[in-house]
Amino acid sequence: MSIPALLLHPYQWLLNSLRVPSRRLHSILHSGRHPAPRAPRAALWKPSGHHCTKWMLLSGGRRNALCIQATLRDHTEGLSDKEQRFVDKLYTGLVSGQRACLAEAITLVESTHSRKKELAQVLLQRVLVHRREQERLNQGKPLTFRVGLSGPPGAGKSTFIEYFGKMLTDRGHRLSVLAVDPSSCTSGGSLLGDKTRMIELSRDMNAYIRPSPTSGTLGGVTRTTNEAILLCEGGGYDVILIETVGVGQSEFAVADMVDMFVLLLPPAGGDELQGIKRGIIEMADLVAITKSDGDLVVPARRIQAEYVSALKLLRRRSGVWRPKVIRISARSGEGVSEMWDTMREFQRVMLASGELSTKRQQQQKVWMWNLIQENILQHFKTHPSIQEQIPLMERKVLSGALSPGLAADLLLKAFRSKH
Ligand SMILES: Nc1nc2c(ncn2[C@@H]2O[C@H](COP(=O)(O)OP(=O)(O)OP(=O)(O)O)[C@@H](O)[C@H]2O)c(=O)[nH]1
Repeated sequence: MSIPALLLHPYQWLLNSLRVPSRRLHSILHSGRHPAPRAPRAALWKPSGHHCTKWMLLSGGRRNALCIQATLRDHTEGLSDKEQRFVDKLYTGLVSGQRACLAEAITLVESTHSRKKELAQVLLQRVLVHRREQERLNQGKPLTFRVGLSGPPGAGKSTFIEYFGKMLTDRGHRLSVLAVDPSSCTSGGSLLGDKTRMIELSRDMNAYIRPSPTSGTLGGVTRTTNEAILLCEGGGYDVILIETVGVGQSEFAVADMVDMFVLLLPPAGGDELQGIKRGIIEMADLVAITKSDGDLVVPARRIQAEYVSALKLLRRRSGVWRPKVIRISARSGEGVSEMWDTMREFQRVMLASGELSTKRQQQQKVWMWNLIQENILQHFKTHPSIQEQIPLMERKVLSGALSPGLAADLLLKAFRSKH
């Protein structure tokens, strides 16, 4: 089975790399029951990465843990002394709350250098183990609250985050703000991460603001932001705010990596809100109409009523939570404390029902498959046998000379023949 088949059926590729009969893999993946492993005994004690993956999928909890440890050990043993010291230093600094180490760790996960990417994975795995241990001590409950915050340009996001962030740190929370701005790679700088937007908060020792630059792709948003979230949590930040401009695709990716998704909307008419995609309103667990002060209170009330009616018509995404529409003002502070109460209420209800853990688990799976898809597509597009044919095929499809299906078949065939 070659890579193209994978594009058609991802499990098939996994199956091939593991050399597990198709029916068996299918039953493993869908039943959740793992049959007894048949790998040679030696693989348990000194697994190669390949065997180890097999054991991770096929064996039960204890062997699974053993296998993960072995993979980590394999990775760790592959590090030079210098690399080992570097990862140790970052890890120790990070978990003891040193901001400089957190910043360096995020830079490491953002690196596109292949060796640095490997080091980043070693570090992330250690942070993950640390976090799991902390969660275990907390009766298995998450210690952090991940909130996605989106809104059109000028909605009042930075003014809100500044006020909200100060309120949280005054109450003893540690807040990190990751600003996802997919335009940063084209504009040459991150608009959202610009610290001048949140001057006071960026000086607060209990707040950490960081742009989350991306490779411009949704996969880029997924990877770097997800990994930055893990690192911030490892660094002891208990509220993670992921900010994104609500006019593109990135907010959908962000909605898939947070516990709660909050939409900020200005008290403006339809024209100003045109950039906001209907789909994003469906993702919102909470809609906050901003700038509800002075002359803007009346339009804010009207917009609130409109969104209350609109949300009633939308399909509910949770069995226990009905999205709410509130009004806030970051200028007067009105409604912001109540907003935090509503957010905590959401967290409490979702935790108690088990929906929060299920959501986080599902997000991990989606994340893994997004990365696989992104990687494989990249591999396909940059493969020497394909790269030069793609523009030609695209032209033929555009002119109507070839059907999209046939063009795809031809490209896949060319790709397959070179593997
Ligand atoms: N009256 C009033 N104005 C506000 C409030 N919050 C923000 N503004 C004003 O709205 C404008 C935009 O606010 P920002 O916080 O920069 O909005 P933003 O969503 O971060 O904008 P971008 O950086 O373009 O994405 C500024 O002129 C703020 O002064 C508020 O609560 N009340």
